[in-house]
Amino acid sequence: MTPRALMSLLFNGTKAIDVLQTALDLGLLDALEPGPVRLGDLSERFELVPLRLYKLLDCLECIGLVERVSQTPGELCDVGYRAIAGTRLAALEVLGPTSIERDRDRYPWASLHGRLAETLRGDFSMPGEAFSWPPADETQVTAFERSMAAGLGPFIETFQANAERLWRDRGNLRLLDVGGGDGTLAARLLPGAPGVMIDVYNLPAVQPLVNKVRDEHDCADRLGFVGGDFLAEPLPTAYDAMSFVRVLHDWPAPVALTLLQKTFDALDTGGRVMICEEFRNADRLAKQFFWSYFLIGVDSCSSMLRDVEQYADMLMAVGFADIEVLPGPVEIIVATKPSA
Ligand SMILES: C[S@@+](CC[C@H](N)C(=O)[O-])C[C@H]1O[C@@H](n2cnc3c(N)ncnc32)[C@H](O)[C@@H]1O
Repeated sequence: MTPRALMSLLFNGTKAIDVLQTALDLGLLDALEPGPVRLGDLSERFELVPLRLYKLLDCLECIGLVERVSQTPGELCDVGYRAIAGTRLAALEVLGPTSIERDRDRYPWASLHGRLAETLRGDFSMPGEAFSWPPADETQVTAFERSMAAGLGPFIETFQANAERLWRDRGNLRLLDVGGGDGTLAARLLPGAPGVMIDVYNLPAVQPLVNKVRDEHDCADRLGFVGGDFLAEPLPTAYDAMSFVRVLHDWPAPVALTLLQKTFDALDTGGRVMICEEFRNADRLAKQFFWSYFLIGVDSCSSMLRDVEQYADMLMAVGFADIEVLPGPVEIIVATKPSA
């Protein structure tokens, strides 16, 4: 797509979403994705006016989500269409009830809107009462952690898919989930990880939220909380593994490196570190667009997607070995503290 075409679509983004939402709600995407399907059949099946449906399909085609597969000159109803594979599922994710895009849209991004130039110059920042990093008060803590928990789906899926590899032969494993949010990830993993105990390490203000999650799940005896500030103190010892899920990317490289060094220092030989976040690629950068924009006004949060190699370099620099990348919707990097 040329820059000109892309900008035209961006300018009409709100209308494009309306088109997509309509196609999803009407069930058109269900019919189009297996495709090909004739416009005449589509309009009959969904009781839609052919010429109007034709225009809607043009909109979907120029966004790049639908392609024409056949056309008889002059016969509108014979035009065949097919949706690009994955369109329906993506539309459900972005527009459906669990959309992280809708969730992020609730953040006060409008505070920056139209003020980017002065924000970039350092003359304006996100007002602290609208959003601070880390969250500044009970209201912000609760809203932020709830929003994080809402986007945990792919992370839970990845840990569950690798459960055998992560927890096998590790009866009584003690995991510290560093920056572990409100404990939702831990609570969701514990049923599939018998014998594993997970402590969430987080700022003390988050403890009531972790207590609530623990009460709501059947894991009270295996889910704990350790309050602390990883910037200000060493990480606690006596754990077999430590995980960082969507934590390291919040911090500049020197801080991320220090956190990995603290992890290395706190683990015994054979202890493992797990890093799970959206490692940088074009798709994930696109999904991260909201935060890249919103956090322009928040200097205390780096929001830096890094690739696997960057973390591998950091892990090796602090002394970890046996670096593995476990697959999933998001990957997990696992590394081990070797014997001296
Ligand atoms: C982006 S959230 C990720 C939460 C969770 N791991 C998840 O993926 O849903 C980052 C977490 O780091 C925690 N955090 C931020 N600064 C911290 C600090 N100095 N010490 C401990 N935890 C901190 C936040 O409270 C938050 O829970």
